[in-house]
Amino acid sequence: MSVRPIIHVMVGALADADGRILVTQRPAHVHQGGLWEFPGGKLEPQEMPEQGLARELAEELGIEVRASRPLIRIHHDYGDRRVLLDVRRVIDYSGTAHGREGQPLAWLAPEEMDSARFPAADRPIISALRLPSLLLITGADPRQADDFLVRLEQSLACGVRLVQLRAHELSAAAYAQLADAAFERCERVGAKLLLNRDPAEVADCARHGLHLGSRQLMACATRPGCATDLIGASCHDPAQLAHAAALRVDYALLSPVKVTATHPEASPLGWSRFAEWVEAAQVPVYALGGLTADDLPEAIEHGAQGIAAIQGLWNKNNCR
Ligand SMILES: Nc1nc2c([nH]c(=O)n2[C@H]2C[C@H](O)[C@@H](COP(=O)(O)OP(=O)(O)OP(=O)(O)O)O2)c(=O)[nH]1
Repeated sequence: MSVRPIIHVMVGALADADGRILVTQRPAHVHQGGLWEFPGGKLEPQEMPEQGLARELAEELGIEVRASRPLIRIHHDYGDRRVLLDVRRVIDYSGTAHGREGQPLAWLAPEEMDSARFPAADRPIISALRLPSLLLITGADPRQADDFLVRLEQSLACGVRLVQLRAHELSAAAYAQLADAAFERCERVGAKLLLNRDPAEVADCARHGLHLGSRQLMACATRPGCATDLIGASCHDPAQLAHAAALRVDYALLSPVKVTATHPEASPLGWSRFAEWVEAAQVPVYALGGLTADDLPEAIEHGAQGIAAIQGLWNKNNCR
């Protein structure tokens, strides 16, 4: 059997002032016809990715892209063809986007996007658009609840909008109590709280989702939690990343990228192995391990959704 070539497709995520993203409808007669998609098209031979994106968006939307940055790259096999969707966030452009090929356009908040109305390969793109670039994992000391909640409020004031409540040292009852208080702090500013605990123990806790440890992840045969839960999982190798994607979790953490104070014995991946594993993953991946918000540009260049950190984000001195 001949190996089908991978079709490299450049895809643009273009936001309006309210953060809504431009989507267009594919003509009925083409591959994945009738579905909604993010604008873009095939990279031409000899073309650089950013150049290809700019050409496609000029042809389809009549805009001039001035700057973009990587969002996510998705390899997908449709059976009849293999594609690489190379998705970039457009960060600067001129002109007014309009359907130059007569295609219907709509601006949708990422939360409004129904993945069933997009090609199958687009599901992780929608997840990536819904997620921020910083993920805080809470640090010490959850046994001192008042100080802990002040720390949390400081991190939220610094702009953190996704929080994983990690407090393995607490009893189930103390964890539930802290989770309720943390949820209330997060709700106030529109941040999301994920509970890192056995799902059965936190069934009655208010939350926006769950975070699974790598062992919990590998023990799951289906996506846990309820339909509205945002689900994330800790991963340390390609097999775990593949399982996370198969369960259709919303994000994965991949660690340790660098040496960390919390896991000094673990050998770090470094950015090039991180990038190689992320390239094969069909899920947004946060880089974790010895990182701070200053590492964000490097993480994004290596394919990350963003960075996750305890020390790097759990300290008001790191506010920027
Ligand atoms: N632009 C775009 N293509 C997508 C998305 N999701 C997805 O699976 N694809 C697939 C569908 C197609 O197989 C391929 C894009 O090819 P295309 O035919 O639209 O490319 P093109 O604009 O260069 O068109 P043409 O040269 O074939 O006329 O990528 C998406 O969100 N946006």
